[in-house]
Amino acid sequence: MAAIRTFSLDEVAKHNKPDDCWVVVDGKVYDVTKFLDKHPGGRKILLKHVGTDATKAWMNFHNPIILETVGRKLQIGIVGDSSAEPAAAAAAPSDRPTVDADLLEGPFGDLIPYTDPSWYQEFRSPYYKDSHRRLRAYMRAFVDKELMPYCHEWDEAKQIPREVYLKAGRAGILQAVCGKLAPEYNNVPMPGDVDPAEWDVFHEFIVADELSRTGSGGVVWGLTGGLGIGLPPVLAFGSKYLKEKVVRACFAGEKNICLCVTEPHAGSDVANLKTEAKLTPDGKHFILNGEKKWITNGAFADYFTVACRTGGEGMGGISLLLVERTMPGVKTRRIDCSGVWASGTGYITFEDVKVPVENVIGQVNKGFKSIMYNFNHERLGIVIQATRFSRVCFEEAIKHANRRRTFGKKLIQHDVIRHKLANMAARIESVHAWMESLMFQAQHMSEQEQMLRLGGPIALCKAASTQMFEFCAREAAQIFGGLAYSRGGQAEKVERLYREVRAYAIPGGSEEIMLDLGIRQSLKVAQVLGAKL
Ligand code: HEM
Repeated sequence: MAAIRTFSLDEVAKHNKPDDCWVVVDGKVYDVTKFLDKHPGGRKILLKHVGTDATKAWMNFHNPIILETVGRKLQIGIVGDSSAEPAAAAAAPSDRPTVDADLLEGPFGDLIPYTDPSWYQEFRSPYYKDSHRRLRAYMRAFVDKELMPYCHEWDEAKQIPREVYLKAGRAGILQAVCGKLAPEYNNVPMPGDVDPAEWDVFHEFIVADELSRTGSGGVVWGLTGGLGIGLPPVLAFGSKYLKEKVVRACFAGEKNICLCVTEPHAGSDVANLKTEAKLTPDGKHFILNGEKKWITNGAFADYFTVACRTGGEGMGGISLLLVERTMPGVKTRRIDCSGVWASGTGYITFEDVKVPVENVIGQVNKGFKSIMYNFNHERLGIVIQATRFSRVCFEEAIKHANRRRTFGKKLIQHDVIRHKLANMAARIESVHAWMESLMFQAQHMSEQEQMLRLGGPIALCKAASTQMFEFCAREAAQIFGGLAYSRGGQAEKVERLYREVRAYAIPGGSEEIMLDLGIRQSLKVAQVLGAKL
């Protein structure tokens, strides 16, 4: 890589004409000569600032991410002493970020209150140790470099480039989102080089939480959505043959898997699903017929973990089959949704698909239990994402409120705006603390105890988190005003998240079902444990 050139502000000042113009933003020098006519804000406003350090004016109109995307192509150097030695060439890029020792101690992040979990700002916490701090720094470096600058582009394109899956695979991230580890199938060390023996619920939390800083459900689900729910049944109940077939390739980002439960006529009512698989007379295949709808990653997945009816009515007649895209009779199409565009939400039809009996995941007619097995993990994942997305709304809004001036003062100086921020922060911190407590329970309870005792509270927490997300997206959009009504630009994340709220409040158990289950299940368990009603 070429050495970075340094220029003094005096040198920059000489480049101030339309046919030769440079500008400084945030210590970097940009040659905007060829960009003048392409500047979305207009040619004249940019010309007024050429030859100067325009950082202050720039901050009023742009989302900082622009410097990473558009700006990267225009940058010619940095501001400094041009008589000094050229700065050293940057090290060769790697998919596995290195973590500096100084990031393992002390505060971490931007230090703006409530924009990160409180342990980032040195609030005491019983949950985190050195390996969590290392992972946090590792994930942040990966997300800031490889994902954050491109979310808008990928969302608009409605897909994430394959190379990004491979990068996430090489960084070890894809093997870290399935609830349980399967180190025998890992291609690379865990992210942050955390020892698999040390890996706990809070490590997985950090991976999901930091990924969610992208403020893009489309990117988070595009990369990990299908994997985090489609692969766990294979890992927990699949034969060695099935695991060998799919796990390594999914961890590497070479292949994608998705979970196919929901149908056009059956969402949360899983026990009544209609897709059916009939055994052939020779007992070697199932013939699969049916339709699945709103399947995350379904539009592009290679493997489909399909819930289907192999027996009688109700939950006792359901099995899970691993279906492959290459099998004749599998068709997918993308569904146009209001949000999570990059995640490939799909409509899938199975027409007389011949599936070998070796592809049954677990036991025939015992599939319902396998589906339920991962529900707590899936719902906690939604809580983690909805909570971080709420923080992103808060973060974007508080930063904007400190920049934008109206009626002669900054937005943050209006108490109506501070009230909005206060209500957002109070909800975020409450749900976050509850979520951490539930994760701690998950860590210390046996699987059986988790199934029994955590189903109710996790369901309630899911509903609380998506209601909070809806509130925060709305309030942040109001603080941004018109900027949150157009796509891209300064309110890019807020506008996108506002459209993604329903993608969190409905799947994985709708808000209504969660609230009902939260009380019913907790009461049932409490009665068994001796509650005096
Ligand atoms: C490296 C130099 C610059 C680059 C790469 C750049 C890039 C951009 C981009 C990509 C947008 C569209 C953002 C959006 O969709 O909201 C934009 C808008 C704009 N830019 Fe720049 N810009 C630069 C310098 C400047 C400077 C020095 C000014 C002077 C104040 C300026 C003023 C504006 C304005 C007023 C808008 C319209 C904002 C809006 O739609 O609300 N830009 N710029």
